[in-house]
Amino acid sequence: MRLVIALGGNAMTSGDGSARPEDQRTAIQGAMRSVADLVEAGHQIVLTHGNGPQVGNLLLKNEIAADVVPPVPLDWCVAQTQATIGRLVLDALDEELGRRGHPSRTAVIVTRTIVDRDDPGFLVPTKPIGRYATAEEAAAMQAHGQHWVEIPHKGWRRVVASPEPRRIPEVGTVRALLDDGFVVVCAGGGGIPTVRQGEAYVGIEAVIDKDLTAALLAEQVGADTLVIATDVDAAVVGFGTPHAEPLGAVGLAEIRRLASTGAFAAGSMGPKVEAVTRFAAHTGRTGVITSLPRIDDAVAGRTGTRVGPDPVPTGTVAT
Ligand SMILES: Nc1ncnc2c1ncn2[C@@H]1O[C@H](COP(=O)(O)OP(=O)(O)O)[C@@H](O)[C@H]1O
Ligand SMILES: NC(=O)OP(=O)(O)O
Repeated sequence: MRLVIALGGNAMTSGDGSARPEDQRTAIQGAMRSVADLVEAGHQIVLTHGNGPQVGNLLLKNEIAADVVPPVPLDWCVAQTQATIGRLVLDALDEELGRRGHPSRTAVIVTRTIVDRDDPGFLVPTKPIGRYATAEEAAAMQAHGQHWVEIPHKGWRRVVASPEPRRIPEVGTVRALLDDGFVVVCAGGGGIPTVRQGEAYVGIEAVIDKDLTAALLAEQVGADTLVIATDVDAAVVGFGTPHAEPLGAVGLAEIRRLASTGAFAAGSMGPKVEAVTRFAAHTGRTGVITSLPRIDDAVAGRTGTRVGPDPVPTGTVAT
């Protein structure tokens, strides 16, 4: 099977979102054990990943050091996270496959994502990035013109513009590498936000939602399944309440109905549900939301929230 697997940025850090290098390495090593199982089973794999905590940290460092070294714009920071996270994935997958005596052919590529310059996402910042802060810290930053939102039970987080992903110019390269037997790591952090100006490719300051880019990528590479891997085993109805129910197999009509009731939070589970819904609607195939260590079980249909075209696919449970 051809699989696109999206690894969550928060799930690749620690619970506090601080993105310490050792936490990222450990989380990615854990995820690559599942990915290595899939490689050994003969699947063709495209990996993509989030960068919310990491890109927020880079942006903050740029701002703090602006008087000393020239700051770079946010799209440059996104490009930098593709390299650092891609490198950790490369190391971890090579090591894991090497331990198993399996050849590792992994390619990490820098990719852009084309967006519309007049996307409404530039008007209202919605994409949470960086560390969590207290209400007092957030208020101080808001006074400097930044946008911050409160994430229930976790604290305050900075938000930036997040336009819709429209096209991934490097998708032909991704397909060629896949056909040649490579595991491809691409579209990290949703891709480098880019607009076209005539023949020119021009970076634009934003962070694209990696789940929505993963759906586009999965569609464009002809994936059989889209896997959104995060830090929970499934999307939950009644999340955070005593009546919480993990969702298993669900059809398009039902998932859209649940989404319209606000069951899935904006900026976290909302875009994941939207991504698997788009993939299922556009391709007639299945998208699944699951946790990093359970990716192989989810691909086998044994766990996760599986969204497929109506009628509802059968034979799966959420956890
Ligand atoms: N309805 C829901 N079901 C499950 N998780 C939810 C729901 N609503 C919000 N969440 C939150 O979404 C988080 C996953 O989203 P996010 O942190 O953005 O993931 P990632 O960084 O891994 O892409 C979970 O840790 C959980 O706290
Ligand atoms: N770019 C992006 O969506 O990153 P996260 O998944 O880390 O939020």
